Amino acid sequence: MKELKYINKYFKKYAVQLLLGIFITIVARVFSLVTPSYVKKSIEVLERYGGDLISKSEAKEILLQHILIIIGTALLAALFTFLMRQTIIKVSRFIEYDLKNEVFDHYQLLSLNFYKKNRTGDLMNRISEDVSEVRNYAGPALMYGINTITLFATIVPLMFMTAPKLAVYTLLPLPILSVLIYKISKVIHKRSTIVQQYLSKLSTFTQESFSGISVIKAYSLENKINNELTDLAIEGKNKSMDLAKVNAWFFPLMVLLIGISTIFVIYIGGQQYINGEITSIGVILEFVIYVNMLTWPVAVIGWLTSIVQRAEASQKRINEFLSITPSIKNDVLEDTPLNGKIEFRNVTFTYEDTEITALKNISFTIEKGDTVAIIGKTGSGKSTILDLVARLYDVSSGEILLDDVPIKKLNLNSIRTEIGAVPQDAFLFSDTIKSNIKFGKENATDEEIIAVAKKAVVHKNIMGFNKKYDTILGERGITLSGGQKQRVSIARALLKDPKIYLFDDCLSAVDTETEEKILNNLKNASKDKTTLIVSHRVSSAKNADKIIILKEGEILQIGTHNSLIEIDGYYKDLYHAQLIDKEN
Ligand SMILES: Nc1ncnc2c1ncn2[C@@H]1O[C@H](COP(=O)(O)OP(=O)(O)OP(=O)(O)O)[C@@H](O)[C@H]1O
Repeated sequence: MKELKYINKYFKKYAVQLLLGIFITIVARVFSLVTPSYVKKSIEVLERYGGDLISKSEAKEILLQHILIIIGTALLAALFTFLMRQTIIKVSRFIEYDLKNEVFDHYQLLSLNFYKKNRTGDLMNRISEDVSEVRNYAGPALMYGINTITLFATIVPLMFMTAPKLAVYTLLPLPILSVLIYKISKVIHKRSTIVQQYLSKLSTFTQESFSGISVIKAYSLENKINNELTDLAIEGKNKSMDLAKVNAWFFPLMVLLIGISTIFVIYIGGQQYINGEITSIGVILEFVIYVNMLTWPVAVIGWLTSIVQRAEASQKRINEFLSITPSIKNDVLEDTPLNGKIEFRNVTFTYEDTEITALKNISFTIEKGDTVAIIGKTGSGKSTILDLVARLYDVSSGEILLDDVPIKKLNLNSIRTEIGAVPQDAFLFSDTIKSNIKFGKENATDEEIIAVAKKAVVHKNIMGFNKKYDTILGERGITLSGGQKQRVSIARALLKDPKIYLFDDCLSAVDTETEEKILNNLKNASKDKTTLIVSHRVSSAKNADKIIILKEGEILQIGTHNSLIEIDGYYKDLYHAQLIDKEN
């Protein structure tokens, strides 16, 4: 229970509703206790009638009264049971909601390194499976727990007061039932976890097959994929059968134990009646009802134990995750507006997971409003520079300054709001084109959206779709071409109108003519903005104020287009190679 202490803060938050729920639970159980005693009383009425102690009409009248009381209290018990669920289960849903939000907020804070180290499936599980296991503890376990305690606290003394010896015999099989249910619950849980794992394997496999359907078809892999899926499904089916087998034991076992207890009551109670130890047959009936009322709560004890154990394990995983501190911390609370000057001082950066040193002792300065192109072979560290400017990672050594202030002394939010980044793999959400562009500025007008789409030379494409800017993208909608995606992503950054633009090879999928148009538009849009353009093409770099050539994480050359084409080296070779390509 050590780990579950974490959610006590939520219990405190919803203390009023919880206390009300507990009170209602007790009331509901007290009402349900009326039935057995009135059943006993009804039998006693019949006994008295049989013994000529009361008349037929009197017996009928009292019987009717008893029946009405039983019906009335049963209805009240039902109403309060309904209210009990309405309060306690509702609270558990609120706690689930709060905990999910807390976990999700924490996800948002964590840096990219965290996402590299953890698999998406695990991240999803923590926020869905683990949180719902904890909810089972905060809701059903709590509710049935209180229910069981209340029932025991009231029924057991009543039984001992009415017939102590019979009470002992009636209660005897119940602990056995509880232990058995506990053991079965554990096996059920173990097997259902395995079934869950197979189900998630199966859904990951099918999802990948759907996503990669074009590759599957192009390489005629349908049969292979079908066979793999069949194997997985057969394995999953076998595990499900294992689960079904133990599940099948649950209810028969309960029925068996209720039966045994009932037989005990009738046999022992009957003997006691014959010996005159109990005065009425009604007591036997009363006890049979008690047995039925106690069986489920007793079974629940075993079940509750396993719920609490599972919740504890889940909360442990959640706590471990919540205790991870974001490696990129925002230590500055006040806003720190930016102008756009960027300086790298002897920056070295090594990726934690791969231990690849992507940048080695790099220094350069970009004045506010300048455009700098970064060119180099793949893997030379170009994107890493952009990621460091946006402080997606912290440098391993050296320093980055924005407006002459060390990046760590600036408000992280201010940095990110002043940066318009267009990543290499433009990511668009399954939403309308308009919403995707609006990410850059939530309150943008349609005119503003159209203006930036025009600048990104994608307006005409969008107008070609049936629903124009309201066209849905992604799985539910149309798939944009690589170049269209890049341009929508550029429009999104332009709409943000930031101080610094980071364009990561974002024109690679457009033809050179469109590239030229976009570059011209960008030149106007980013006149007083600091712009970093990562590219493999000289055409994207030639107009920059400065060109940085990277090789294996080091600066190989730095200069303007005109100066660099004069010097033998990477840039001049690239320029000539691309010139020949163009002429051809
Ligand atoms: N997120 C990451 N985790 C670990 N290693 C990485 C990561 N991103 C890049 N690297 C490694 O760091 C090096 C530099 O990568 P980077 O993406 O900066 O190169 P690049 O010049 O932008 O390449 P490209 O032109 O192919 O985009 C590469 O060796 C790459 O494998």
